Amino acid sequence: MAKLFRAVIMGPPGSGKGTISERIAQRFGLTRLSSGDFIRENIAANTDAGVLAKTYIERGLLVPDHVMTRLLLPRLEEMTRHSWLMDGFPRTLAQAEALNSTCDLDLVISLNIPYETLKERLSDRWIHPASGRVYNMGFNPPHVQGRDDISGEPLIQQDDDKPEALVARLRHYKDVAKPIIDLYKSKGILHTFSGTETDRIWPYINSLLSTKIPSTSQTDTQCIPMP
Ligand SMILES: Nc1ncnc2c1ncn2[C@@H]1O[C@H](COP(=O)(O)OP(=O)(O)OP(=O)(O)O)[C@@H](O)[C@H]1O
Ligand SMILES: Nc1nc2c(ncn2[C@@H]2O[C@H](COP(=O)(O)OP(=O)(O)O)[C@@H](O)[C@H]2O)c(=O)[nH]1
Repeated sequence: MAKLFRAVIMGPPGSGKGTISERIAQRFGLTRLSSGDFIRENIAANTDAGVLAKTYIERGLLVPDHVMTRLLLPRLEEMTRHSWLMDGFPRTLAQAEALNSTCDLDLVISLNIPYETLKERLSDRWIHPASGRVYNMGFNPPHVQGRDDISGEPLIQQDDDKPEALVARLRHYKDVAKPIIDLYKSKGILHTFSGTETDRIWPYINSLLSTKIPSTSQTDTQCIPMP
């Protein structure tokens, strides 16, 4: 019976988590899970957790741990037969511990990208708010300027992608990510990639995953339901 593969991708805002997760999902056939997308789906569906999460996001805050775990862990329990890659969770040590008690992670990718690069990328990042699809006017522009490729709806720039908000976001990321990174380092599953260009980092991630991901893997149970 093939073993399943579970991985997490971490990095500061703009480090390329979304871009790289999309490539990994396509290349290795993993299901891509994104906490941001999952929250947006819950907001759109008006679930209790979605309504609650929205009140935090609107104030530019992280959604509290108990709301996040209530949203995400049941979703992971549905994924017992799939290999997956998670982007955006865990974002606090409490979330990492909750994930730990639900799942055995195989690998954690941490992206280490210089501040100047993050600043440039985010000042050029445009998103389609309803879906979370991300564009960059230089790196991956939309087919039609200012419009989402799939829906044709307008793209927006998020206030917290502006340089003045970025310093605080990065400081916050460093503070909360450090204990999570230390935890994964101590478990021996952390792999850190540094650089200024996704296209130069990608071959290293690709070759690491080629050695780690079983060819196909659909029937095993690694996630156990929370008590
Ligand atoms: N694991 C999490 N814990 C708490 N809040 C979260 C979590 N994941 C997402 N959120 C909330 O949802 C919002 C949107 O998340 P998403 O990951 O799509 O975008 P983001 O914060 O702009 O990330 P990035 O800039 O790194 O791509 C976050 O700003 C935060 O308020
Ligand atoms: N110029 C440039 N932009 C990139 C590169 N990699 C990703 N981007 C863009 O930078 C922005 C941030 O990337 P994203 O994947 O959203 O990062 P995340 O915030 O970590 O999920 C997006 O607009 C991407 O299109 C790169 O190598 N060069």
